[in-house]
Amino acid sequence: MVEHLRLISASTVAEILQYDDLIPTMEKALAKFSCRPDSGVIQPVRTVLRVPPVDGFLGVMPAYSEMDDILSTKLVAFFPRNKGIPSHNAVIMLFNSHTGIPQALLDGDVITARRTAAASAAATKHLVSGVPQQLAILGAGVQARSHYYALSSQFNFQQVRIWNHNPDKAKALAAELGPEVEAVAEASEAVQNADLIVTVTSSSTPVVQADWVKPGAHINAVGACRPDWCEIAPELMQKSAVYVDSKEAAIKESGDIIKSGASIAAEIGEVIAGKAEVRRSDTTIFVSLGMAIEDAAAANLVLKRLAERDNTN
Ligand SMILES: NC(=O)C1=CN([C@@H]2O[C@H](COP(=O)(O)OP(=O)(O)OC[C@H]3O[C@@H](n4cnc5c(N)ncnc54)[C@H](O)[C@@H]3O)[C@@H](O)[C@H]2O)C=CC1
Ligand SMILES: O=C(O)C1=NCCCC1
Repeated sequence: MVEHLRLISASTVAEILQYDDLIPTMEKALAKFSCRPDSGVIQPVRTVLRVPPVDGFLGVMPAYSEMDDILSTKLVAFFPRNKGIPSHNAVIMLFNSHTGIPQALLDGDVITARRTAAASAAATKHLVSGVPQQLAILGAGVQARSHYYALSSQFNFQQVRIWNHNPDKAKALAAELGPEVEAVAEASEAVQNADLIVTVTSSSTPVVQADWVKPGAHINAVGACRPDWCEIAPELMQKSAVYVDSKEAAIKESGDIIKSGASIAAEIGEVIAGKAEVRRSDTTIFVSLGMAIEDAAAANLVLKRLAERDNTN
């Protein structure tokens, strides 16, 4: 039954969803996910349907949070070969969790971009050693941009270096961002001396080699979400302290973990909830695959902030 389905556009989501609000929301969502079943969160590993003619995928990502009264599903199409249009296109449906009646259909592109970057920012807060001053971003797409803004909302970087396999895209993104941002020609140049590294490519071969990384740096490895994709050299995975969003998903979907056979120290939600220690002496890696509960919490935050705005007008 659809009687009052609210449609929420990308521009409304972009206006409402701010990192200072979203990052703590992601911290709570990640912690609750890792405290299941007591936290009342139910979230299976997503179903991913292959679309072979275009090397594309359709992901179906449902989540339920009993404590927060949120029932949602995201549908995300990721077509890495798209040119001139976004490679990721998504919608998120929120249902009334007591009746099952659809409540709102939200644009999922902005939520996917921002909640992923906010989850990385939350992970960085908990895993990074000291105050990061140099940021390296490998990749120059949607996630590269959102990670720059999310991380810059938490840390004051002196230098940001962007590398992309297509150098023109790195140059264009660097020109669009702040004065501290430069595009560099080699991935090694971006990574060397960086305190914080973000990988947001669609690569199926490593873009970060072990001997480039400053000991004790923190890496958010975000791009390798398929078992045959890969961004981090296996040797680096093996010698680092590896944290994930979901252990269950990581052993099924993460090319970086599957190809390297690296062991998982903990879920980031366990760290946030105080149930797991951080091995700070090592290089730390947060392997992000993206979770439905992040979309659910972000979409719910949009509705909550919109309701507050409606009430004050
Ligand atoms: N962990 C998570 O929650 C999420 C992960 N992702 C993944 O993050 C990655 C980036 O996503 P978006 O920025 O939205 O995509 P995008 O299509 O906007 O950007 C992809 C970037 O990777 C580069 N690239 C493409 N093929 C490459 C290759 N073979 N080697 C090196 N670089 C290559 C492109 O030039 C571009 O800079 C994708 O793999 C995507 O599936 C996306 C959404 C959420
Ligand atoms: O969590 C998501 O949303 C995605 N993760 C991996 C790639 C597609 C979108």
